[in-house]
Amino acid sequence: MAKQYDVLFRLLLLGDSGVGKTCLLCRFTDNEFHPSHISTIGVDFKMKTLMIDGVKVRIQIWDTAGQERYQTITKQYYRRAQGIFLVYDITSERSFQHIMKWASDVDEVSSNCSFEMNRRP
Ligand SMILES: Nc1nc2c(ncn2[C@@H]2O[C@H](COP(=O)(O)OP(=O)(O)OP(=O)(O)O)[C@@H](O)[C@H]2O)c(=O)[nH]1
Repeated sequence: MAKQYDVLFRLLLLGDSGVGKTCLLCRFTDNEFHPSHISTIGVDFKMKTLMIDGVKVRIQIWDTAGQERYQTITKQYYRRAQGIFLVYDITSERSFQHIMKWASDVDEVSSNCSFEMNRRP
């Protein structure tokens, strides 16, 4: 059986409830947009496989609930992620201000990025 992927990346979406995390993910993985807002419960995920420079890259994206009541669950996923997207709604200043809070929550549980030295400008 053909190998399903060469490399796996686990990424995470974080941000206030209703900023569009699930929509962003659906657009990326399935190129779809669903206008209704059905709040994510806990954590959900989707995957996409891309060919990049001849390498089969599987991207697993975890979509977290923005609602405060799920944060005990969602925080357990921060450490396992190799990259985190902090998402805000461009029409909501409040959701933008909260980005600092999301970032400090991530800092609390994560160690330094091991790819720091290899980052491209
Ligand atoms: N106008 C507009 N609306 C959007 C866009 N992206 C998402 N929405 C709307 O924003 C609402 C919330 O989107 P979701 O993707 O469910 O939000 P979420 O961040 O996943 O919310 P939680 O699961 O509660 O954390 C939905 O009603 C979407 O239709 C966008 O780019 N433009």
